[in-house]
Amino acid sequence: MVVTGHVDAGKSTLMGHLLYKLGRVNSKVMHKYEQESKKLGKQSFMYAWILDETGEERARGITMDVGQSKFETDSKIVTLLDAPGHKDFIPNMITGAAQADVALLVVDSTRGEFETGFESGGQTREHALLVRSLGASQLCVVVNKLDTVGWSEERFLEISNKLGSFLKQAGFRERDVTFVPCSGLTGENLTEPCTEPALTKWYKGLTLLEVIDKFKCPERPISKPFRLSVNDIFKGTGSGFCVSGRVETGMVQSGDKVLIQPQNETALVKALMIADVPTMTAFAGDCVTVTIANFDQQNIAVGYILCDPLSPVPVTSKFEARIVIFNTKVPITRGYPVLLHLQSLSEQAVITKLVAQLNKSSGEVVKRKPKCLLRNNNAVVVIETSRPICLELYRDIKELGRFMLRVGGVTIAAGLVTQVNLDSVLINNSWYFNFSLDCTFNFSDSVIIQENEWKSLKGSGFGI
Ligand SMILES: Nc1nc2c(ncn2[C@@H]2O[C@H](COP(=O)(O)OP(=O)(O)OP(=O)(O)O)[C@@H](O)[C@H]2O)c(=O)[nH]1
Repeated sequence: MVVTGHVDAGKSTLMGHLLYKLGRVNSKVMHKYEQESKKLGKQSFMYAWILDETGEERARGITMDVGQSKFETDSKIVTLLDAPGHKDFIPNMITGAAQADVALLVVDSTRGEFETGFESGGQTREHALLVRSLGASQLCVVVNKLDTVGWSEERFLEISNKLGSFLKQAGFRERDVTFVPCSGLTGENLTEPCTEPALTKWYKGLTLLEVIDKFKCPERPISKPFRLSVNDIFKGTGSGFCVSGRVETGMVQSGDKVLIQPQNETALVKALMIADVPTMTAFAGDCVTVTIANFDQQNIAVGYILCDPLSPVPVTSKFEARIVIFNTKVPITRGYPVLLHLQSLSEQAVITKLVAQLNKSSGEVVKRKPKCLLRNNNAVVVIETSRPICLELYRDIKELGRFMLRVGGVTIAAGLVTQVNLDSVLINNSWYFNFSLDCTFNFSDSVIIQENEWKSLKGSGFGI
């Protein structure tokens, strides 16, 4: 579960307080945070310190990297990712959100503050769009800091209505969105039913913990081929080299051989850890640290994919996609440069072809080869990246088939990969080509592909 929202919406305080109430922080540590934050004149941040662990985060009073923690509800073990709200740290927020199944969107109900976050370039909209585009379909909106408006029902409804219609447009189904009134600071309605008379007067609904408990667990694509997107790489204790990330599909075992794509490098899995506990296997949905060996360390980076060597992830630098444009100041034309985010990868890319504009609801083609695309348009486009990247058709593996396009720090569109074999693509150890022939050959003919030529002439022709 990722916790998102505009800067200072109270995300860290809310989750820190929830963890404290659930007994995940012992009272000695809490007392220490209280004393130390008081000394710095930042006592209001004492709960936030549970998740904001670095000195700089505490001194500045903001989250910079994704804080991670764990807690249990009646029916679930929840891995919590506290994402930064400040717009400078959106790439970190994306890494957090890419790993999440569900999300909390925290909004500050203080008069003027909700409006700043929601309108005029605030991060509330941006975060909701990112979370949805990255795959989380269930959302809990925490209408936070309700203590600052005297627990007003009117304010709660005003915020719920404004956000509700926006979230519908952003692609959330009404039944998958829940609004909960809370105060992270006072702890009202976090884990126990509210006691504040001004709130109990009109609210008899679920606590935040109950809403979290009611989230439906998504189906895990365990039977699909193994894919893990690398979110972090680091030297482990001893001689181990570790990568961490989420198993998107399939499973991995200690002792497995894996392929690092797009570098085509093999490596051996020496050990696996989930939440600091050693394990022999990790399945789709697990956030795991993998110790790998027998490979060239230059061939791994954040954004790469570890996959099953017998069923490798497609690698390409050109693909076709269906995109939804949220907002763009200038019309999108051919040659439009963007930053592509796919899981933890970000890569320079260019929209090289506008194939068709689509009807928003039916998906039918409205116009072929449009000259430009505008805000709210749906379209099919061809995108080329500056280097080869790993991706999948959305219909095969959703997790690696959806992406976002950003320009100048703003998300302008989200997309689904519809075709990858524009020139060639490797799927399940077979190459698929798309090219014209100047000779004929038949099904089941044997052909020889001259590999050297292939490498040097990629995309422009090669010898058969
Ligand atoms: N009155 C009131 N203040 C709150 C509440 N929750 C948080 N605050 C205050 O709001 C400020 C920001 O809180 P944080 O928890 O750091 O906010 P954040 O959303 O995690 O901030 P970033 O991670 O930097 O985006 C602090 O001064 C908190 O004490 C609340 O429920 N009521």
